[in-house]
Amino acid sequence: MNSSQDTIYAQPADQIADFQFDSRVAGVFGDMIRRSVPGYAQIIATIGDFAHRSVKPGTRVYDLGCSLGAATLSVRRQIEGRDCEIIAVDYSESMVKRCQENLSAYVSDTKVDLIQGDIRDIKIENASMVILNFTLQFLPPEDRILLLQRIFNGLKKGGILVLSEKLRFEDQAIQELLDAQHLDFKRANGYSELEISQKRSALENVMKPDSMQTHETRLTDIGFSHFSTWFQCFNFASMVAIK
Ligand SMILES: Nc1ncnc2c1ncn2[C@@H]1O[C@H](C[S@+](CC[C@H]([NH3+])C(=O)[O-])CC(=O)[O-])[C@@H](O)[C@H]1O
Ligand SMILES: O=C(O)C(=O)Cc1ccccc1
Repeated sequence: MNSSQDTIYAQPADQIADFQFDSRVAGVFGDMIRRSVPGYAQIIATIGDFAHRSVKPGTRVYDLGCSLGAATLSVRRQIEGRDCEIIAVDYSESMVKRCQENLSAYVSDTKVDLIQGDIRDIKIENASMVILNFTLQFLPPEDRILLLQRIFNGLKKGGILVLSEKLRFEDQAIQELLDAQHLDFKRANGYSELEISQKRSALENVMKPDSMQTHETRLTDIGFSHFSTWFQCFNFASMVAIK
């Protein structure tokens, strides 16, 4: 997936507007997420591997908050010939447009239903896999449990949820240490102090990470009895839950 270099926060701005998945972000998103999220490429590849193992013939896969379609493409490559359907959803018009172009660049016998809409309005049924790859953190915190409950209800027995998120830590010393490591990762990927601090302000009101304790309690409360973190680097983690 080609993508221009992210320079969105490179120039000083008088006022930093709340972060939005608009056309500017969509145009550089591949570069932005690779340079901002440690382990992103491995997580995308492993989502494909999970799909290969867990997606059953004749079922559906949901990619909720699909952005440019990276997870959908990774899954689609791994489930050819299974008569499955992938439902990929994003509410950003610009993301969906670019996602459609990315999906059309490869041939596949697996149908992808790409929907521009709110993931809170999507009916989930006959699912053997649901992917929330860094999307739940953008929902208002009070809406998260309801979405997860609807995902649980729509999953077939043995179906899996892959939930990747930035984490918040209840322990202040750990929060500061892992946050500092993440900032070093961004610096090493070429982001300036200005870019880092302006993006941080833009995200403040928009992205509210939960702690691992909150994730675990919520998954248990909605009925998942099998789940684990399968990946973590600093303050970014990916969990897998099995119904
Ligand atoms: N309520 C909502 N309804 C629909 N879409 C939404 C909603 N809230 C946010 N989004 C969409 O969720 C995506 C989150 S990015 C996911 C990366 C992708 N999963 C990836 O594997 O590359 C994560 C990040 O930027 O850190 C954006 O495209 C939003 O438009
Ligand atoms: O950039 C950050 O600091 C993040 O937390 C990750 C991120 C990546 C892409 C869009 C929004 C947030």
